[in-house]
Amino acid sequence: MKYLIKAPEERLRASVQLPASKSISNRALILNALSYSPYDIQNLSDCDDTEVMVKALNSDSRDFDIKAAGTAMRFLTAFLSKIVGEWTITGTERMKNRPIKLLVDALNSLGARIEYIEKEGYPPLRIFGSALQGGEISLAGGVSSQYISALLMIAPLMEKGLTLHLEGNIISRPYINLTLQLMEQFGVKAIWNGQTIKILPQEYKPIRFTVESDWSAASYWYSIMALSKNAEIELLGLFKNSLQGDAAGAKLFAQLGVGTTFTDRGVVLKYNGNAVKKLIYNFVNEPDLAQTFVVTCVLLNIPFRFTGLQSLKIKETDRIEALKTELRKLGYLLTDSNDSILEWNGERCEPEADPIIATYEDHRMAMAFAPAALVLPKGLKVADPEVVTKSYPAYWEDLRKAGFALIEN
Ligand SMILES: O=C(O)C1=C[C@@H](OP(=O)(O)O)[C@@H](O)[C@H](O)C1
Ligand SMILES: C=C(OP(=O)(O)O)C(=O)O
Repeated sequence: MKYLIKAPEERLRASVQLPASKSISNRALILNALSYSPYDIQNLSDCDDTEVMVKALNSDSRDFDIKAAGTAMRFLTAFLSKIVGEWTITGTERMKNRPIKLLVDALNSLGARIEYIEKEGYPPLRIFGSALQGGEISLAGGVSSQYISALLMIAPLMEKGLTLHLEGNIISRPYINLTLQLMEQFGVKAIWNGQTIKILPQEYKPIRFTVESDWSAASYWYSIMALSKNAEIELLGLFKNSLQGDAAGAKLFAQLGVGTTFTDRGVVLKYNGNAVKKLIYNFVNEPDLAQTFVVTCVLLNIPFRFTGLQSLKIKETDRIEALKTELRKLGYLLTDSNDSILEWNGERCEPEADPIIATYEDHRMAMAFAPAALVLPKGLKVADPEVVTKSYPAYWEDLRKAGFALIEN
């Protein structure tokens, strides 16, 4: 299936109930389980990545399929390794190619027993769960913060606790902060000093917990604001003092001329036209915002140099390659270097006559490209639009409510 997306014919006005954060939802579910909480998490995300987590935690089965959810794969691998029994965990073909060796090695050295069912270093896994000794280990900080979050959440339940020395550059750091902040809300303290995080044996306390709206999802509406210029957009359920690192998107979009006003129910966006001539930014802390900014910048004709993109190659797809390939179809030539830098200096090529944007089973490819319909006279065609359910199932419905036409073909 594909959608031809057409811009609203009238001035775009939208008050959007954003989805709940999947990063917070999936942590809260693990912490709720570890605290033996009698309460249900409020405002859980209804996205695929959270659905697979809920299913796994409530299932009687010993075999779990977490589909494409990176957080579920990493968090459940750690969680199951400390629950007595034999478990298997698998996912989509792409998941079977997303590395997990660093986490498996770390868990095995802390007393777990995890084996590879197919390819060494990758899911699917067979996990023989038992009480974990814990202790002191080193782990590279530059591949995926999800390995670190996964270890931290089970750390207080290890016999000796955990002392984790992070080696080298630490990527996606706000996600580690998010894990520690949520653990603290559930009654567990950690000490983070330089490159070392220490967690003593402790018990989690059950609490009543409500998930906030998703700042990564908000970024697509900021892009719509930047490209339509005269829209009226309100995004509900976002907070200024958010636990989410992607709240940084609000400040960064100010550089593309979009202002943010916080109200008691979310944010109101305003276009003020004060955009920079070139955007230079290091996305090491907000990798999930990179696609939104790449697409928005080229369509605003703002050259950019984005660094810190090293984790993009091992996400839902190789996002650096996917962005280059799909933007070439629209007439933009991007260059990459060092597996971590993507740049556009204004260079163009002949656009395809009837381009169809491929989405590579990556929700963020679909969501980041859709706003392009606002500036392309014939609209934009997007293949496999249903991929958005990974994090934002109501995305297309919300665009429709805002006045976009979505024609199936
Ligand atoms: O912990 C999390 O909730 C996430 C961490 C990030 O992954 P990496 O740490 O692999 O960069 C991010 O890209 C992902 O969408 C969600
Ligand atoms: C990278 C992402 O998810 P995950 O790694 O959890 O699959 C994402 O949502 O952009």
